[in-house]
Amino acid sequence: MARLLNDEEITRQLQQLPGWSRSEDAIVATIEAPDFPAAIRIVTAVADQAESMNHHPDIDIRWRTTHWLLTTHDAGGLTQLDIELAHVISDAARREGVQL
Ligand SMILES: C[C@H](O)[C@H](O)[C@H]1CNC2=NC(N)=NC(=O)C2=N1
Repeated sequence: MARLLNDEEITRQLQQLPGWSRSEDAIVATIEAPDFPAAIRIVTAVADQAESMNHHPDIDIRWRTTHWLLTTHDAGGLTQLDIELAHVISDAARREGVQL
């Protein structure tokens, strides 16, 4: 199982993740896509990579706005998998022209 990150590691790595912030034992971001199909393309792109990673985001989809929450449920907090998945999500958004 992935080990929990400490506060310093989380803070340092969030500096490379614009648009992401810490929320207790998770990191969160909101993505405003140009339209609903673009929002779903982002979700779909992430879904494929999350499945490959076997690490999955919590997603709230509301029209073109998606809210993302990442935490490692098995570990009870933040691990490097969450940081890696955040980069995957940010990259998928960027491919749709959305800069977090
Ligand atoms: C059995 C399966 O490997 C586990 O439940 C995986 C699936 N995806 C997961 N996703 C996330 N975010 N946290 C987990 O602990 C987790 N565990």
